[in-house]
Amino acid sequence: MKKLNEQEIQDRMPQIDGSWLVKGKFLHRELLFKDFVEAFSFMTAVALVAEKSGHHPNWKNAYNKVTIDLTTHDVDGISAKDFELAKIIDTLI
Ligand SMILES: C[C@H](O)[C@H](O)[C@H]1CNC2=NC(N)=NC(=O)C2=N1
Repeated sequence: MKKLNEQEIQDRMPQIDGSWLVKGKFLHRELLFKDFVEAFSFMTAVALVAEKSGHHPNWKNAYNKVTIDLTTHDVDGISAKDFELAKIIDTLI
């Protein structure tokens, strides 16, 4: 898996929801749900996809808020795998 450079990252940003931001080596998004059950149901759906694909999010949850940071440890930066996971996450909200 190749680490994407700035240009390659910017070229791919239109493929994912506008609320994703590039924050250093992370694709970052903050989500608000109705309550904890909605937030955790979303996280469960993402977890199953992540485990299947072998690519996992860094994230935290506080009640109805989920903060996600996608990065590829193997390349210490953003790769195509992070965009793939971001696209799937966009479909699970
Ligand atoms: C062996 C296994 O496939 C790797 O350690 C995977 C697991 N999940 C991973 N998740 C993320 N986000 N980045 C990785 O580099 C990564 N590597």
